[in-house]
Amino acid sequence: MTKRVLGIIGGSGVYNIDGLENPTWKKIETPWGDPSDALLFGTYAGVDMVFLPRHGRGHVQTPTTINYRANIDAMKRAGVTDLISVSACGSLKEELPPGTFVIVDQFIDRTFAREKSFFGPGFVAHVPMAHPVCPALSNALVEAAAQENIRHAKGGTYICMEGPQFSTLAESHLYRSWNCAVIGMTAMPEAKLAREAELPYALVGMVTDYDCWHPDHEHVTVDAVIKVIHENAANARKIVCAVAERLTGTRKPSPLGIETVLDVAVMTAPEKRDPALMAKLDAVAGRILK
Ligand SMILES: CSC[C@H]1O[C@H](OP(=O)(O)O)[C@H](O)[C@@H]1O
Ligand SMILES: Nc1ncnc2[nH]cnc12
Repeated sequence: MTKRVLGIIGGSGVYNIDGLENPTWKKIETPWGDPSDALLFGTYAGVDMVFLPRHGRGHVQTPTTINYRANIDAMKRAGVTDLISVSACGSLKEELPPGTFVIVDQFIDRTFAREKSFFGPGFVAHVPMAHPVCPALSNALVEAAAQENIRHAKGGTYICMEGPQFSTLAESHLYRSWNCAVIGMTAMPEAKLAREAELPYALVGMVTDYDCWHPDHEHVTVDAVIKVIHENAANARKIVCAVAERLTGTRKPSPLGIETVLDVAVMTAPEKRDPALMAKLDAVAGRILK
């Protein structure tokens, strides 16, 4: 049975995790370039944890320039078995006010300027994304939020825009008409790459604003987002700690078979595979390339 290593990717305002035992920042090299920052290794409640600030400490990378492939590869190389993403997002529904934690279960990807796959010419693979999050990890997040009395919503669609500008009013109304719950700029291609790397993934969106559609609320600004993030920092920390406490004990495989998704995904004939690309896939697809 694999030992659990819980990965956490923190978004805007979440550049560190306090309270880890034996915290150590380590730089990890990947064949895809540099991750956003070094990774923070430590343990909490007996669970091995690895943390990465998505934009880097000091918030250096934009949603577009984040090297999502390097970030996911580095997590995989660090031995992460389960990945939780923490992200600020705007609300597209009246009933999800700022301060709500949304445990997302679907995504719409509207990004267009990012590398979205580890695979390519010489190693073509198609992984299923119908159910993009791990139900077991998402349930752990829901239970953790309930235990900590944090206002939360189970499920909801996250629309990922390219940014870095916020949406126009017409776009915000359009996404509401699509029944999206929250909007952000960073969950994609992160969630897709996690699936390609056979990593169970779940996302908790911290609602910071009502984007720009709400007639009774100011349209979103960075100031407002940062203010709400600071107000919610304690809850973000509580949810991460409570989820780690729920994930002690023997790790069960994801109910969706995410850890073996590449068994039925690869198209390229063995004799046509590109050795250079396969070498780069040593961490992501190492299980099937051995
Ligand atoms: C500072 S608001 C825009 C910023 O926040 C959201 O997500 P994350 O927490 O991952 O940084 C959004 O996607 C933008 O990156
Ligand atoms: N309204 C919004 N749109 C996109 N990303 C966000 N992150 C936080 N609030 C956001």
